[in-house]
Amino acid sequence: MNRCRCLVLNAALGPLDYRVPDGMHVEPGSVVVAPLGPRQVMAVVWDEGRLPGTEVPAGKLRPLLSVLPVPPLAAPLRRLIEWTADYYLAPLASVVRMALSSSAALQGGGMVTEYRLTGAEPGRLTAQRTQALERLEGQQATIRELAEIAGVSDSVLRGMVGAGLLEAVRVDSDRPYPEPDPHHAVPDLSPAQAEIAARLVAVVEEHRFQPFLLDGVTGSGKTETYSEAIAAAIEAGRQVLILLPEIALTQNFLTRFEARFGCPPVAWHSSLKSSERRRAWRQVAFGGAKVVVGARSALFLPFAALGLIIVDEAHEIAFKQEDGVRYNARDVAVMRARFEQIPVVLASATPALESLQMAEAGRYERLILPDRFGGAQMPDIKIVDLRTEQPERGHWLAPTLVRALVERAERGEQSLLFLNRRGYAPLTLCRTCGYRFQCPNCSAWLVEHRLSRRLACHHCGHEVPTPERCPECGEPDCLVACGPGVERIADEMAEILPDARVAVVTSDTLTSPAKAAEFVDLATHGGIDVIVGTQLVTKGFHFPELTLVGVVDADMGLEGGDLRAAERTYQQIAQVAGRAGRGEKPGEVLLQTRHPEAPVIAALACGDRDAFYAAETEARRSAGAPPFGRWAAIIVSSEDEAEAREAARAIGGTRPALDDVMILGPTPAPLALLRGRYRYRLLINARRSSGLQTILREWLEPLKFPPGVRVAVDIDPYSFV
Ligand SMILES: Nc1ncnc2c1ncn2[C@@H]1O[C@H](COP(=O)(O)OP(=O)(O)OP(=O)(O)O)[C@@H](O)[C@H]1O
Ligand SMILES: [Zn+2]
Repeated sequence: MNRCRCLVLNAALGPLDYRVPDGMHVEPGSVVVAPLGPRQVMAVVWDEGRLPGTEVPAGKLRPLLSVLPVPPLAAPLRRLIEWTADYYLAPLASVVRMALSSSAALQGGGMVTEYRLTGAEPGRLTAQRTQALERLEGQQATIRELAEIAGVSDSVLRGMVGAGLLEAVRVDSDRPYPEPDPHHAVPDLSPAQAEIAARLVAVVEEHRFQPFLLDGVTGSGKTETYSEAIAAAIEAGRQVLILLPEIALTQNFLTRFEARFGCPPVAWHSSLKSSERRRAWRQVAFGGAKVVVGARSALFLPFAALGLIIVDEAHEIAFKQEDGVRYNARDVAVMRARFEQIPVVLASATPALESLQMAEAGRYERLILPDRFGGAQMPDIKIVDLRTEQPERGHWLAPTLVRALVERAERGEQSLLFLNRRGYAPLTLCRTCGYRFQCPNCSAWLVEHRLSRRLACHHCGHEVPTPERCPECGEPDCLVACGPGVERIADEMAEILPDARVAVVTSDTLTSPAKAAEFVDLATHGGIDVIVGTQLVTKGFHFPELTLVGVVDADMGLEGGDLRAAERTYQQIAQVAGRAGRGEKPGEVLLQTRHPEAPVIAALACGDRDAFYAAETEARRSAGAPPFGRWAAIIVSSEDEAEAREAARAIGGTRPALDDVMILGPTPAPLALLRGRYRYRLLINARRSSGLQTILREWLEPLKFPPGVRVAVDIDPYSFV
């Protein structure tokens, strides 16, 4: 090859041709450095004939500068990148960038210098050094990373090196990870588990594409079951990717994995330090990382020999990426498995309707675990009708739920209260003048956080200290909290059971994998009596002493009219209910509701999942909603309201007229202002067969907008705000 076409990592540019200098070896997938004007850019050599471009005469081609010391991106990954860009209407460069997600890794391995505390007796200490000594306990990393962890400057740490408090250690950034041992602690599977495990193992050994829907009730041991397939892949010398929806769940998973396989898997998520990222990326690419557990971005890692993908809690909406390339990791996982010709397992106790439909249509093989492991019974779900039974004034827990909580405390058992709302109260207003605290950047109220004494926007992160006086009328002590958040429920718990140890569990409190591990440890070993949490505590956790789950507001998810509201409410409540009674003692679930007759609440109360899914399927079918029809959203935004409106109108004005496509809008988005940008939306509903992407491309590509306007396309949207 003496010339090649490259994908340059610049979304604004198309593919470019380069000359391959004598003596340089490249092949499709090679990661190279190429000249671009006066600059040097990273690029990936692509397969001939797959990318459009203009033929440049050989004499005019500029030569590539170098090849980076990493294996070329393999063909299945290149096909996945093309598919993702095409399906989600994203620039190829943006998708490639997700695969090349550690710039340090691309520069090669080699020795790096890290630092750690020496344990030497400190002399007189500055406040900053004291802080560093506290926070760096047990840490080893580069100076820059340590500075971030310690919250001090590089120079403070360099001073500490000089004073003998920190020492340098040379480490090989390419050192291999310990290898999981498939025979380390093999569990005795129940007959139902064993049958499914055997089926999965057989397909792993055949090494062919097959999607599975592992549909097992909460506590049925889905993890133990698919772990046999992981063991088989390791034995066959292949790598495994396990996707989890939330970093907070990772720690729990690592511990369980280690118990089964003798060492933890390699973790991949956004809070990795850059040196950890570099090592993980390279080991994945060179085959030294056998099992990777990660968030959705792990899907684009350059595995050397992938043999199996598991998507755990596959129904979770957290698998949908909501900015940049707006992909659904669950669906992309199935495509990766197809290109790699390997099996993929979607595991869930409450599968997405889309997944069930694929099983129905015979595209996915459905494997069912109908019972909990070890004879544990499914919990008893009861309704607390808030129309007939009211909480005390200014309180949120009805007498039945309060009694049940007290009973658990007397028996020394654990309870969980679920409310999907962070902070103390969703709205704060002034009693005197009625002033409401609103975010200056978003159409949203500020949420009071009493633990941190702040009012915060949950959309953009804007925060202000909670004021003493009303900013409008100046009256002191006049602010009232309206409605409950988890912190307020925790306060109510403290009134009911003053001695109980109450833990508030949300993304504000479980801020790191270490904090999550600490929580799991406490909750498992009798250190917490009542957990009050958001959706973060609904899934994955296994606390044997937990026997009561109280859903504070079962109706909350049904407000707002989102097309998946009923399904999501069903999933969330079934999942949180599934935390109860997983050990030897039976579990009870109390749902507080004002709409006991709503189909989803009724289905939950009588445990009739099939009836709920059947009704929901029919509703979707008649609405032409997924999986029977398709949706896409166009979101137009600008910092200038008139500019956003104009752009949306221009898009609306050039809408194609097609029989099988319905286009709604443009209208101001429900979140009309978000992070300082004014937003308009169009919603497209099309038949499955309509070639939606082509329609969108032909519609939008010719349009030109002012530079401040952003037009984002969301294929198969999950969010309608
Ligand atoms: N074959 C087995 N041998 C020993 N313990 C098992 C076995 N199968 C499951 N268990 C245990 O039963 C409990 C429930 O299993 P697990 O957490 O895998 O369920 P799950 O199906 O993933 O549930 P959920 O969907 O609620 O997360 C765990 O403590 C697990 O270790
Ligand atoms: Zn905001």
